[in-house]
Amino acid sequence: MSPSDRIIVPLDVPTVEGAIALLDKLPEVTFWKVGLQLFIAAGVEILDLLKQRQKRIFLDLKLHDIPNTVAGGVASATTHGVDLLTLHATAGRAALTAAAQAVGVHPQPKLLAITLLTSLNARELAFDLKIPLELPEYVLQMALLAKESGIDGAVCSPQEVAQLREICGPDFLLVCPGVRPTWAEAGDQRRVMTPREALDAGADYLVIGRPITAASDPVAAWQRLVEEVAKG
Ligand SMILES: O=c1ccn([C@@H]2O[C@H](COP(=O)(O)O)[C@@H](O)[C@H]2O)c(=O)[nH]1
Repeated sequence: MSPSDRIIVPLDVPTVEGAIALLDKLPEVTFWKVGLQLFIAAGVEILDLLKQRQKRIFLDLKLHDIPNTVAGGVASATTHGVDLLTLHATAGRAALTAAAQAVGVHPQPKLLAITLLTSLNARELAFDLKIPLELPEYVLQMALLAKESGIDGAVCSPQEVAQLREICGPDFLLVCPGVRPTWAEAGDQRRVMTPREALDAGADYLVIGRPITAASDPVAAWQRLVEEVAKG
């Protein structure tokens, strides 16, 4: 896999037309993420469009519901060519297990558990969410719960990826948002590292959105990122 294939770009836009404009502008991007904004607006039409263009699809719906409902959502995703699909680890062991069983014999999607959103920091974990664990330990426990339940990997910040790689092993997929080159704003991301640092720590894929899509020149931003990750 070339370094650029490890970068997943979110289609965080409100319309199919906006998504097509980004796809046309960045033809070298092979892996795109569809999140709540675009999926609620466009539905499976956007998945079909990405498949027609032979793109890989990360469907980031962050399922969080009772086991039967989560399993139904996963089963639907198996019929739409989705490569990666997210659900929250905090849905619990029964929901995670039901999700893994719903994929069944299908080769895809690979399931990723959200451990702790990259927009949250240690203070919010302790004081707002009332979680009495240190942040790295909480993320690790969520990843282990997912792994024990048959989930393929986790979404974590680059700051936790080295520990998760060491403890969860080489085959557990680790996908990192919260990635910021030195020349981009962090925005609402709280636990960030640079693309090169995230890959060196053991991430399989990086999700990088606004540093590219909100740049004044998205093509130049993409090329600069690819050069940076290729330097490792
Ligand atoms: O913990 C998480 C889980 C998902 N995301 C998603 O990743 C992208 C990040 O976009 P940027 O513009 O690079 O911040 C976005 O679609 C989030 O919904 C995340 O950031 N953190």
